[in-house]
Amino acid sequence: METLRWQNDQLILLDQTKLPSREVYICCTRWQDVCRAISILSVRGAPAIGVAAAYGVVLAAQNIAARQKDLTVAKLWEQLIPICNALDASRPTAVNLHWALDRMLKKGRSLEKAAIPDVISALKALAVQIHTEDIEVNTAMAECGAAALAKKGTPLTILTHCNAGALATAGIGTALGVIRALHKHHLIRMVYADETRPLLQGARLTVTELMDDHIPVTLISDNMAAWVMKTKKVDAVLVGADRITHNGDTANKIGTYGVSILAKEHGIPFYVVAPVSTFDISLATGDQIPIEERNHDEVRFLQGVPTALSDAPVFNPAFDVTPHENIQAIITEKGLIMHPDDTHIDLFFHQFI
Ligand SMILES: CSC[C@H]1O[C@H](OP(=O)(O)O)[C@H](O)[C@@H]1O
Repeated sequence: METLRWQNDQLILLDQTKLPSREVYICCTRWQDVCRAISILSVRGAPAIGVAAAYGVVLAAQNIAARQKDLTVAKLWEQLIPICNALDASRPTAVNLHWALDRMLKKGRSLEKAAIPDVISALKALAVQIHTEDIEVNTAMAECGAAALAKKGTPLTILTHCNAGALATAGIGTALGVIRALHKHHLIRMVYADETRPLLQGARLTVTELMDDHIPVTLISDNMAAWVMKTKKVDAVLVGADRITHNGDTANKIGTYGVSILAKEHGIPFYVVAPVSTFDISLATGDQIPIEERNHDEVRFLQGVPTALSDAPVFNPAFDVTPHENIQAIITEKGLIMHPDDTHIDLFFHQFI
Protein backbone atom coordinates (compact mmCIF):
# COMPACT_ATOMS: atom_id res chain seq x y z
CA MET A 1 0.00 0.00 0.00
CA GLU A 2 1.33 3.45 -0.93
CA THR A 3 -0.18 6.44 0.90
CA LEU A 4 0.45 8.84 -2.00
CA ARG A 5 2.39 9.03 -5.27
CA TRP A 6 3.05 11.85 -7.78
CA GLN A 7 2.81 10.30 -11.25
CA ASN A 8 2.39 11.91 -14.70
CA ASP A 9 1.61 15.28 -13.10
CA GLN A 10 -1.24 13.74 -11.11
CA LEU A 11 -1.52 12.85 -7.41
CA ILE A 12 -2.47 9.24 -6.72
CA LEU A 13 -3.91 8.75 -3.21
CA LEU A 14 -4.74 5.54 -1.40
CA ASP A 15 -8.36 5.98 -0.25
CA GLN A 16 -7.96 5.17 3.46
CA THR A 17 -11.70 5.31 4.08
CA LYS A 18 -11.95 1.99 2.24
CA LEU A 19 -9.29 0.20 4.35
CA PRO A 20 -8.84 -2.48 5.50
CA SER A 21 -11.31 -4.30 3.26
CA ARG A 22 -10.43 -2.59 -0.05
CA GLU A 23 -7.26 -1.05 -1.49
CA VAL A 24 -8.66 1.69 -3.74
CA TYR A 25 -6.62 4.54 -5.30
CA ILE A 26 -7.93 8.02 -6.18
CA CYS A 27 -6.39 9.94 -9.11
CA CYS A 28 -6.35 13.67 -8.24
CA THR A 29 -6.12 15.97 -11.30
CA ARG A 30 -7.51 19.10 -9.60
CA TRP A 31 -6.76 20.83 -6.28
CA GLN A 32 -10.44 20.32 -5.36
CA ASP A 33 -9.92 16.54 -5.51
CA VAL A 34 -7.09 16.88 -2.96
CA CYS A 35 -9.12 19.23 -0.73
CA ARG A 36 -12.01 16.77 -0.62
CA ALA A 37 -9.71 13.79 -0.03
CA ILE A 38 -8.16 15.57 2.98
CA SER A 39 -11.52 16.66 4.43
CA ILE A 40 -13.09 13.16 4.24
CA LEU A 41 -9.85 11.47 5.43
CA SER A 42 -9.16 9.56 2.23
CA VAL A 43 -5.70 10.90 2.94
CA ARG A 44 -5.02 11.67 6.59
CA GLY A 45 -2.31 12.09 9.15
CA ALA A 46 -0.56 15.38 9.78
CA PRO A 47 2.55 14.78 7.61
CA ALA A 48 0.64 13.07 4.78
CA ILE A 49 -1.91 15.87 4.40
CA GLY A 50 0.90 18.42 4.27
CA VAL A 51 2.52 16.56 1.38
CA ALA A 52 -0.84 16.07 -0.38
CA ALA A 53 -1.70 19.78 -0.06
CA ALA A 54 1.65 20.77 -1.56
CA TYR A 55 0.85 18.65 -4.62
CA GLY A 56 -2.63 20.21 -4.62
CA VAL A 57 -1.01 23.61 -5.20
CA VAL A 58 0.94 22.15 -8.15
CA LEU A 59 -2.26 20.72 -9.67
CA ALA A 60 -3.93 24.14 -9.32
CA ALA A 61 -1.01 25.97 -10.92
CA GLN A 62 -0.82 23.44 -13.79
CA ASN A 63 -4.54 23.75 -14.52
CA ILE A 64 -4.57 27.57 -14.34
CA ALA A 65 -1.57 27.79 -16.70
CA ALA A 66 -3.19 25.32 -19.12
CA ARG A 67 -6.41 27.37 -19.29
CA GLN A 68 -5.02 30.93 -19.33
CA LYS A 69 -2.51 31.55 -22.14
CA ASP A 70 -1.65 35.20 -21.33
CA LEU A 71 -1.13 34.40 -17.66
CA THR A 72 1.32 36.52 -15.64
CA VAL A 73 2.97 35.33 -12.39
CA ALA A 74 1.06 38.01 -10.51
CA LYS A 75 -2.22 36.73 -11.95
CA LEU A 76 -1.23 33.15 -11.12
CA TRP A 77 -0.64 34.06 -7.46
CA GLU A 78 -3.81 36.08 -7.30
CA GLN A 79 -5.63 32.81 -8.07
CA LEU A 80 -3.41 30.49 -6.01
CA ILE A 81 -3.69 32.33 -2.68
CA PRO A 82 -7.41 31.56 -2.14
CA ILE A 83 -6.77 27.98 -3.25
CA CYS A 84 -4.02 27.65 -0.61
CA ASN A 85 -6.42 29.11 1.95
CA ALA A 86 -9.07 26.55 1.00
CA LEU A 87 -6.58 23.68 1.29
CA ASP A 88 -5.37 25.09 4.64
CA ALA A 89 -8.95 25.20 5.94
CA SER A 90 -9.68 21.59 4.96
CA ARG A 91 -8.41 20.45 8.40
CA PRO A 92 -7.53 23.11 11.00
CA THR A 93 -5.57 21.17 13.63
CA ALA A 94 -2.56 19.60 11.87
CA VAL A 95 0.04 22.36 11.51
CA ASN A 96 2.07 20.39 8.90
CA LEU A 97 -0.68 21.27 6.38
CA HIS A 98 -0.15 24.97 7.07
CA TRP A 99 3.67 24.78 6.94
CA ALA A 100 3.65 22.93 3.60
CA LEU A 101 1.30 25.49 2.00
CA ASP A 102 3.33 28.34 3.49
CA ARG A 103 6.48 26.95 1.85
CA MET A 104 4.71 26.68 -1.51
CA LEU A 105 3.46 30.27 -1.29
CA LYS A 106 6.90 31.60 -0.28
CA LYS A 107 8.50 29.74 -3.22
CA GLY A 108 5.99 31.28 -5.59
CA ARG A 109 6.53 34.79 -4.28
CA SER A 110 10.29 34.37 -4.81
CA LEU A 111 9.68 33.69 -8.54
CA GLU A 112 7.70 36.79 -9.49
CA LYS A 113 10.06 37.57 -12.37
CA ALA A 114 10.19 33.99 -13.73
CA ALA A 115 8.36 32.60 -16.76
CA ILE A 116 5.22 30.61 -15.96
CA PRO A 117 6.66 27.20 -17.00
CA ASP A 118 9.61 27.84 -14.67
CA VAL A 119 7.25 28.71 -11.80
CA ILE A 120 5.30 25.46 -12.36
CA SER A 121 8.53 23.45 -12.46
CA ALA A 122 9.79 25.12 -9.27
CA LEU A 123 6.52 24.42 -7.44
CA LYS A 124 6.59 20.78 -8.55
CA ALA A 125 10.21 20.44 -7.42
CA LEU A 126 9.35 21.88 -4.01
CA ALA A 127 6.36 19.56 -3.56
CA VAL A 128 8.59 16.59 -4.43
CA GLN A 129 11.20 17.92 -1.95
CA ILE A 130 8.56 18.18 0.82
CA HIS A 131 7.54 14.60 -0.03
CA THR A 132 11.13 13.31 0.03
CA GLU A 133 11.92 15.20 3.24
CA ASP A 134 9.06 13.45 5.02
CA ILE A 135 10.37 10.04 3.98
CA GLU A 136 13.85 10.92 5.28
CA VAL A 137 12.56 12.51 8.48
CA ASN A 138 10.49 9.41 9.28
CA THR A 139 13.60 7.23 9.04
CA ALA A 140 15.67 9.59 11.21
CA MET A 141 12.91 9.76 13.86
CA ALA A 142 12.56 5.97 13.88
CA GLU A 143 16.28 5.48 14.50
CA CYS A 144 16.36 8.20 17.14
CA GLY A 145 13.36 6.78 18.98
CA ALA A 146 14.56 3.17 18.77
CA ALA A 147 17.99 4.13 20.14
CA ALA A 148 16.36 5.91 23.09
CA LEU A 149 13.90 3.09 23.87
CA ALA A 150 16.27 0.18 23.23
CA LYS A 151 18.41 1.17 26.23
CA LYS A 152 17.18 -1.75 28.31
CA GLY A 153 17.96 -4.18 25.48
CA THR A 154 14.89 -6.26 26.25
CA PRO A 155 11.80 -6.61 24.02
CA LEU A 156 9.15 -3.98 24.78
CA THR A 157 5.39 -3.96 25.13
CA ILE A 158 4.00 -0.78 23.59
CA LEU A 159 0.54 0.77 23.56
CA THR A 160 -0.38 3.14 20.74
CA HIS A 161 -3.43 5.19 19.80
CA CYS A 162 -4.84 6.03 16.36
CA ASN A 163 -2.54 5.60 13.34
CA ALA A 164 0.80 7.35 13.23
CA GLY A 165 2.18 4.98 10.63
CA ALA A 166 3.11 4.88 6.97
CA LEU A 167 -0.55 5.66 6.23
CA ALA A 168 -0.24 8.97 8.11
CA THR A 169 2.98 10.00 6.38
CA ALA A 170 4.95 9.68 3.16
CA GLY A 171 7.44 7.37 4.87
CA ILE A 172 7.46 4.58 7.47
CA GLY A 173 5.48 6.58 10.01
CA THR A 174 6.21 8.49 13.19
CA ALA A 175 5.19 6.37 16.21
CA LEU A 176 4.96 3.26 14.01
CA GLY A 177 8.31 4.17 12.47
CA VAL A 178 9.90 3.83 15.92
CA ILE A 179 8.04 0.53 16.40
CA ARG A 180 9.30 -0.72 13.02
CA ALA A 181 12.88 0.22 13.95
CA LEU A 182 12.59 -1.55 17.32
CA HIS A 183 11.10 -4.63 15.63
CA LYS A 184 14.03 -4.74 13.20
CA HIS A 185 16.25 -5.22 16.29
CA HIS A 186 13.88 -7.84 17.79
CA LEU A 187 12.85 -5.40 20.53
CA ILE A 188 9.07 -5.55 20.22
CA ARG A 189 7.27 -8.08 22.39
CA MET A 190 3.77 -6.78 21.66
CA VAL A 191 1.99 -3.66 20.41
CA TYR A 192 -1.47 -3.00 21.83
CA ALA A 193 -3.37 -0.85 19.30
CA ASP A 194 -6.40 1.14 20.44
CA GLU A 195 -9.19 0.82 17.87
CA THR A 196 -9.62 4.64 18.14
CA ARG A 197 -13.24 5.51 17.77
CA PRO A 198 -15.10 7.00 16.02
CA LEU A 199 -13.21 6.46 12.72
CA LEU A 200 -11.19 3.43 13.86
CA GLN A 201 -7.77 4.47 12.53
CA GLY A 202 -6.20 2.04 15.00
CA ALA A 203 -8.32 -0.98 14.12
CA ARG A 204 -8.48 -0.28 10.39
CA LEU A 205 -5.01 1.13 9.74
CA THR A 206 -2.47 0.51 12.53
CA VAL A 207 -3.36 -3.17 12.94
CA THR A 208 -3.23 -3.64 9.16
CA GLU A 209 0.18 -1.97 8.90
CA LEU A 210 1.70 -3.99 11.74
CA MET A 211 0.24 -7.31 10.57
CA ASP A 212 1.52 -6.62 7.05
CA ASP A 213 4.99 -6.18 8.60
CA HIS A 214 4.62 -9.27 10.83
CA ILE A 215 4.98 -7.10 13.95
CA PRO A 216 3.15 -8.59 16.97
CA VAL A 217 -0.02 -6.56 17.49
CA THR A 218 -3.18 -6.93 19.56
CA LEU A 219 -6.27 -4.89 18.81
CA ILE A 220 -8.11 -3.49 21.83
CA SER A 221 -11.15 -1.28 22.17
CA ASP A 222 -10.39 2.17 23.57
CA ASN A 223 -11.96 1.39 26.96
CA MET A 224 -9.52 -1.52 27.50
CA ALA A 225 -6.38 0.65 27.62
CA ALA A 226 -6.39 1.06 31.42
CA TRP A 227 -6.76 -2.68 32.08
CA VAL A 228 -4.05 -3.49 29.50
CA MET A 229 -1.69 -1.05 31.23
CA LYS A 230 -2.47 -2.66 34.58
CA THR A 231 -2.24 -6.31 33.54
CA LYS A 232 0.04 -6.52 30.50
CA LYS A 233 3.25 -4.83 31.71
CA VAL A 234 3.18 -2.04 29.10
CA ASP A 235 6.67 -0.50 28.89
CA ALA A 236 5.78 2.66 26.98
CA VAL A 237 3.05 4.51 25.13
CA LEU A 238 3.96 5.86 21.67
CA VAL A 239 1.68 8.26 19.77
CA GLY A 240 1.91 10.75 16.91
CA ALA A 241 0.98 14.43 16.94
CA ASP A 242 -0.83 17.01 14.88
CA ARG A 243 0.43 20.20 16.52
CA ILE A 244 2.85 20.84 19.39
CA THR A 245 2.94 24.28 21.06
CA HIS A 246 5.86 26.19 22.56
CA ASN A 247 5.43 24.61 25.99
CA GLY A 248 5.16 21.06 24.60
CA ASP A 249 1.37 20.66 24.88
CA THR A 250 0.41 18.27 22.08
CA ALA A 251 -2.72 17.90 19.97
CA ASN A 252 -3.36 14.39 18.75
CA LYS A 253 -6.29 12.12 17.94
CA ILE A 254 -9.17 12.28 20.39
CA GLY A 255 -8.54 9.87 23.23
CA THR A 256 -4.80 10.56 23.43
CA TYR A 257 -5.21 12.87 26.44
CA GLY A 258 -7.04 10.12 28.32
CA VAL A 259 -4.32 7.58 27.44
CA SER A 260 -1.69 10.01 28.79
CA ILE A 261 -3.54 10.23 32.13
CA LEU A 262 -3.78 6.43 32.32
CA ALA A 263 -0.07 6.12 31.51
CA LYS A 264 0.79 8.60 34.28
CA GLU A 265 -1.41 6.69 36.74
CA HIS A 266 0.42 3.43 35.87
CA GLY A 267 3.93 4.97 35.85
CA ILE A 268 4.32 4.23 32.13
CA PRO A 269 6.42 6.68 30.06
CA PHE A 270 4.34 8.48 27.39
CA TYR A 271 6.23 9.46 24.21
CA VAL A 272 5.14 11.70 21.35
CA VAL A 273 6.86 11.00 18.03
CA ALA A 274 6.70 13.96 15.66
CA PRO A 275 8.85 15.77 13.08
CA VAL A 276 9.98 19.34 13.79
CA SER A 277 7.39 20.45 11.20
CA THR A 278 4.66 19.55 13.74
CA PHE A 279 5.81 22.22 16.19
CA ASP A 280 3.97 25.53 16.21
CA ILE A 281 5.94 27.65 18.68
CA SER A 282 3.88 30.69 17.72
CA LEU A 283 1.30 29.21 20.13
CA ALA A 284 2.32 29.41 23.79
CA THR A 285 0.08 26.62 25.11
CA GLY A 286 -2.23 23.86 23.92
CA ASP A 287 -5.45 25.71 24.67
CA GLN A 288 -4.67 27.90 21.64
CA ILE A 289 -4.71 24.92 19.22
CA PRO A 290 -7.79 24.89 16.93
CA ILE A 291 -9.59 21.59 17.54
CA GLU A 292 -11.45 20.26 14.51
CA GLU A 293 -15.03 19.19 15.18
CA ARG A 294 -16.41 16.72 12.68
CA ASN A 295 -19.73 15.48 11.34
CA HIS A 296 -21.98 14.10 14.11
CA ASP A 297 -22.90 11.03 12.05
CA GLU A 298 -19.31 9.81 12.48
CA VAL A 299 -20.37 9.05 16.08
CA ARG A 300 -23.96 7.99 15.37
CA PHE A 301 -22.84 5.35 12.83
CA LEU A 302 -20.16 2.66 12.81
CA GLN A 303 -19.12 1.73 9.28
CA GLY A 304 -22.56 2.75 8.05
CA VAL A 305 -24.54 0.92 10.74
CA PRO A 306 -26.54 3.22 13.06
CA THR A 307 -25.47 2.94 16.71
CA ALA A 308 -27.68 5.78 17.97
CA LEU A 309 -30.87 7.59 17.09
CA SER A 310 -30.46 9.69 13.96
CA ASP A 311 -31.10 12.86 15.98
CA ALA A 312 -29.04 11.91 19.03
CA PRO A 313 -27.11 15.01 20.16
CA VAL A 314 -23.37 14.51 19.54
CA PHE A 315 -20.02 16.16 20.39
CA ASN A 316 -17.34 15.02 17.93
CA PRO A 317 -13.93 16.67 18.47
CA ALA A 318 -11.36 14.94 16.22
CA PHE A 319 -8.45 15.82 18.53
CA ASP A 320 -7.61 16.59 22.13
CA VAL A 321 -4.58 18.14 23.80
CA THR A 322 -2.16 16.29 26.06
CA PRO A 323 -0.50 18.63 28.59
CA HIS A 324 3.30 18.62 28.37
CA GLU A 325 3.52 17.48 31.99
CA ASN A 326 2.17 14.08 30.88
CA ILE A 327 4.85 13.64 28.19
CA GLN A 328 8.12 11.88 29.01
CA ALA A 329 9.76 13.02 25.78
CA ILE A 330 9.04 14.22 22.27
CA ILE A 331 11.00 12.15 19.74
CA THR A 332 11.95 14.13 16.62
CA GLU A 333 14.30 13.57 13.68
CA LYS A 334 16.81 15.86 15.42
CA GLY A 335 16.73 14.06 18.76
CA LEU A 336 14.63 13.83 21.93
CA ILE A 337 13.18 16.67 23.95
CA MET A 338 13.03 15.18 27.43
CA HIS A 339 10.33 16.52 29.80
CA PRO A 340 9.18 19.07 27.18
CA ASP A 341 8.46 22.58 28.44
CA ASP A 342 9.20 26.12 27.23
CA THR A 343 12.81 26.00 28.38
CA HIS A 344 13.64 22.58 26.95
CA ILE A 345 11.95 23.39 23.64
CA ASP A 346 13.74 26.73 23.35
CA LEU A 347 17.04 24.93 24.04
CA PHE A 348 16.22 22.28 21.43
CA PHE A 349 15.29 24.79 18.73
CA HIS A 350 18.34 26.94 19.57
CA GLN A 351 20.65 23.93 19.19
CA PHE A 352 19.13 22.21 16.17
CA ILE A 353 16.81 24.50 14.17
C1 LIG B 1 1.79 10.95 12.03
S1 LIG B 1 0.76 11.74 13.10
C2 LIG B 1 -0.82 11.37 12.46
C3 LIG B 1 -1.89 11.87 13.37
O1 LIG B 1 -3.03 12.25 12.57
C4 LIG B 1 -4.13 11.47 13.00
O2 LIG B 1 -5.33 12.14 12.88
P1 LIG B 1 -6.24 11.89 11.57
O3 LIG B 1 -6.33 10.42 11.36
O4 LIG B 1 -7.56 12.54 11.95
O5 LIG B 1 -5.53 12.62 10.45
C5 LIG B 1 -3.81 11.19 14.44
O6 LIG B 1 -4.00 12.35 15.22
C6 LIG B 1 -2.37 10.81 14.32
O7 LIG B 1 -1.68 10.78 15.48
